[in-house]
Amino acid sequence: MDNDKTLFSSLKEVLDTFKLCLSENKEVYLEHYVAGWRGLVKFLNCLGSVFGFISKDAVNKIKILVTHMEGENGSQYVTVQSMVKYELDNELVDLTKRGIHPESGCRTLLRLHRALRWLELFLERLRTSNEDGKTSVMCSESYNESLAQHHPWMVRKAAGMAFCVLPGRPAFFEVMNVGPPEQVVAMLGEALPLISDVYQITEEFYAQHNMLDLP
Ligand SMILES: CCCCCCCC/C=C\CCCCCCCC(=O)N[C@@H](COP(=O)(O)O)[C@H](O)/C=C/CCCCCCCCCCCCC
Repeated sequence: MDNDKTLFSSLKEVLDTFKLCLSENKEVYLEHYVAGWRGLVKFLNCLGSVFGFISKDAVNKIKILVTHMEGENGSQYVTVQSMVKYELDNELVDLTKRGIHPESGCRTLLRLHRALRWLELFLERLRTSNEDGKTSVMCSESYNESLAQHHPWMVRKAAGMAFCVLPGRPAFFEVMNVGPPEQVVAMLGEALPLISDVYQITEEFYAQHNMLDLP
């Protein structure tokens, strides 16, 4: 990711990546999931250096997943489902407290998965907002309803401060580079059900394996 010098083009292209995430039998492809997050991080970087600590954490997690995907057992890391099965069968996941597998694919993906819920809530608020809507408020409400519940006080505080510098809705839409506001709203309406599907399928799979609280 540090070597990824390609520039952010349009949020539509990024969100379209999530369309490719689901296989016919509703498995979640890691390659496209990771590509979606890469694009989102590029977008985040356009919003200013104040988001650097968030972007850095996301990049680290993407790198961990890519290392697994490109490693000698890469064939086990094609979908979320195959990764979970492989890591559980081979006892490669710390299930109750952090131990010898601090960088398992399962715990790393869980962090991004929780962030995907934040994204879903934020995009829905953005979609239904009016032109005076404050992105900082939408962002922090979505964060409080999702990710914040998993973050310590210091992280919540730093995130809250960063949200304050988010641009207003019109400038935010400009950075998204999708077109006029009606087009942005339509694009969000198309992207949201796909993101929601990816989130729900992952959530149910993690729940079935009692993995929603991995340390
Ligand atoms: C049209 C709207 C498009 C919005 C596009 C948003 C782009 C966002 C891009 C990336 C989001 C970052 C994802 C953050 C992953 C966070 C994972 C996490 O929870 N990490 C914490 C726990 O990790 P471990 O210690 O257990 O390994 C870690 O402590 C986190 C540190 C950084 C703070 C994370 C704050 C997350 C706030 C998410 C909102 C991003 C603000 C975007 C503003 C538009």
